[in-house]
Amino acid sequence: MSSLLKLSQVEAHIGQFHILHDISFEVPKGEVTVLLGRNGAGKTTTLRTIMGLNPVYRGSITYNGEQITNLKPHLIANKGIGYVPEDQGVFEDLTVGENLRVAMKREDESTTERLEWILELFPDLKKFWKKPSGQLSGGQKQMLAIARAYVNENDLLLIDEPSKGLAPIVVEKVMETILQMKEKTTIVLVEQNFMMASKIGDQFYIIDDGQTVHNGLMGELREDKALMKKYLGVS
Ligand SMILES: Nc1ncnc2c1ncn2[C@@H]1O[C@H](COP(=O)(O)OP(=O)(O)OP(=O)(O)O)[C@@H](O)[C@H]1O
Repeated sequence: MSSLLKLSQVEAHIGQFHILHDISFEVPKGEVTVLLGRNGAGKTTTLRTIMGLNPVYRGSITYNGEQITNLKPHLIANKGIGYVPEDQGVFEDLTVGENLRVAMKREDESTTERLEWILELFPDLKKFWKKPSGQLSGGQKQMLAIARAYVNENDLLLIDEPSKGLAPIVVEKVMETILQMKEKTTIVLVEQNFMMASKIGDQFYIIDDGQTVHNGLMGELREDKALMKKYLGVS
């Protein structure tokens, strides 16, 4: 299967700190690639670096075979990459409807179809359409953040820890949604909830201290207790 996204020996700094030392991975089209690793390993920085929110110091990032290294974030987004940040990035003063409208790059038939599809998955967003987003629950905000990225015709979604801070029942809902989105879009998922990661993911990469240190199929990782304990602290 061909790769949609490829990172080769990517290095990045935040201020004076060298955070990413050697990040290399490939994302096959139509699959979910999960980035795993302990707190502070560099997963969020990797996603931000792909989106151009953090400069690449060395190495390269290609998307659909085209160099996107150090392009401006809006140009990267316009190539069809959607980003759901860890802090969700919704505008709290805007209503649910306004948040979705602002996110839309176009208001054409395909966008409307995608909006209807996602509103069926998340009926709460329809119900609270006119409510300021700041008044939504954590789970509803996460759903809004995912809907904002999904509403545009993106070929790739980068989703950062969608289960963070959510009750188990809400995690189930978010997981079901991502499973349905998987039928339509390629996904890179950062996820600390191993149950969720292993249900959704096809392949995984482990990031440790700013380096990709291990990769394989999700099914293999479930069987490898020693690896999980070493890099993820899961036994
Ligand atoms: N603005 C910043 N200034 C300095 N260091 C930072 C900054 N943001 C992140 N870091 C450091 O970069 C490293 C990687 O952080 P990052 O958020 O990418 O890790 P992560 O794997 O996503 O972890 P988590 O699961 O805790 O979010 C950490 O050591 C963190 O302290």
